[in-house]
Amino acid sequence: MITNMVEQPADAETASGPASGPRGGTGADAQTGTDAPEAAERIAEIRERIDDIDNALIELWRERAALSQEIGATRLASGGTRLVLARERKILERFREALGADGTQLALLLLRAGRGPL
Ligand SMILES: O=C(O)C(=O)C[C@]1(C(=O)O)C=C[C@@H](O)C=C1
Repeated sequence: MITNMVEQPADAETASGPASGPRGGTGADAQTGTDAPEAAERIAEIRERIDDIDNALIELWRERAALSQEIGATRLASGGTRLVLARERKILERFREALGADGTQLALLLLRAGRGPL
């Protein structure tokens, strides 16, 4: 797990110099990463939208997984297969076309959340 996501500015103190505060003496706020009030305000504003997007993604992720599980249960109960690889290939291709290599990784995680690991 990543426990320290705070990056230091380019001119941050290094191990060779003394650190005068918790951020190595840069003065940058630990939450926003800047000590400039206008920048901090804009960052807080953008973060509100990011939090909305993240919450929507979490909701959609859960909904997709539930729908995928329902399809799987319906198919198995009817004597069908657990997986339909042709469908998975189409989904992987759609994500790859839209988002590149990261899209493929994302689609693999989405598929696993629904049907479980291969
Ligand atoms: O579309 C289906 O047939 C599903 O079972 C859903 C889903 C998916 O999560 O998108 C899951 C497993 C299948 O192998 C293909 C796709």
